[in-house]
Amino acid sequence: MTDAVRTHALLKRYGQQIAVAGVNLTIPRGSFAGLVGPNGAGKTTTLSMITGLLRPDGGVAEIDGYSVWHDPVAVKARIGVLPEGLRLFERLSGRELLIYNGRLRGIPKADVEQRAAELLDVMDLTSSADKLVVDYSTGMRKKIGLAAALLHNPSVLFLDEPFEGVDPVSANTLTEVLRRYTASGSTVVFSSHVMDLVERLCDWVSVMSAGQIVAQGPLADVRGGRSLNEAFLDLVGGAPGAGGAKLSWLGSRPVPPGPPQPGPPQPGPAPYGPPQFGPPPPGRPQPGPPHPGPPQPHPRQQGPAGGA
Ligand SMILES: Nc1ncnc2c1ncn2[C@@H]1O[C@H](COP(=O)(O)OP(=O)(O)OP(=O)(O)O)[C@@H](O)[C@H]1O
Repeated sequence: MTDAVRTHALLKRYGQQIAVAGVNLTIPRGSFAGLVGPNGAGKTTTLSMITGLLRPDGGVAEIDGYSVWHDPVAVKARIGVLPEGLRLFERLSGRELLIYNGRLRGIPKADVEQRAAELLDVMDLTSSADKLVVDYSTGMRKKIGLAAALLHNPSVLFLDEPFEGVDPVSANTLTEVLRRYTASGSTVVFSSHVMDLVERLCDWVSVMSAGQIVAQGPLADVRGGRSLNEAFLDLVGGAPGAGGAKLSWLGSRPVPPGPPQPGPPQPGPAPYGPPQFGPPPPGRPQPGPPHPGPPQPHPRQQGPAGGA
């Protein structure tokens, strides 16, 4: 059976920098696949090339056996995409957005309306269906974006950081929708930094580092008896504790001596008082300088206070 996604030697350069350095990605059909990697590993660039949003400098990408760059119409009919930095038609309501997307996909009006209503219901957006998308919260935007990506029932769904900025309740809704989707034989590919989430959801994992795939396969094989987080740190070279080794100054500030203590009041003009213009007129009772009282010990010179 053909894989849902297959790339060979996929390459992307930005000037001198090689962002994606010959990626061979394989994702079997029906997988719930996680694409993980540290910041800047090349995940978004790879997903953008596979979904036809960015032209590769080399290599091939295929969806269900169709070449992304030679057969774009066949590919676009088969994929749904929730990209990073999702841009939506802000001045449409959620319902209008779904109907517009469905009509662009050539789905008959009655079917689109029915699917849109069902998706709004499943995403818990029915009460906001007629609100403008510009007024949606981050989580609502993710949900309407996912609904739009699912509307034409694609066979492969690509999601870039779908759970970012989404509250646990909405994340649970998204998870249920995606599980139902893969249970019917469709494929989800999503990128994430959250290893717990990938471990919980995915049955297939591809690990990217510095523009290359450094491990890929069934979750259990990639984990190799460790947690996915440990496996990830081993694979991408993140030594535990390395992040603090060079920051010896951080948090090591000496205990400040505390605010200066006012000494006994001194006779004479108050330092910030009104300016004094010579002696006051005679005959008027003058307040004497306040009695300084016995000298007070400085708090720090008092007896032991139970600590340094
Ligand atoms: N348009 C661009 N112009 C120049 N460099 C870019 C561009 N897009 C990405 N890059 C570089 O390519 C590399 C890979 O970036 P990419 O966004 O694909 O990584 P990522 O794995 O998705 O990172 P993150 O997890 O932080 O989102 C990075 O070094 C990035 O700076």
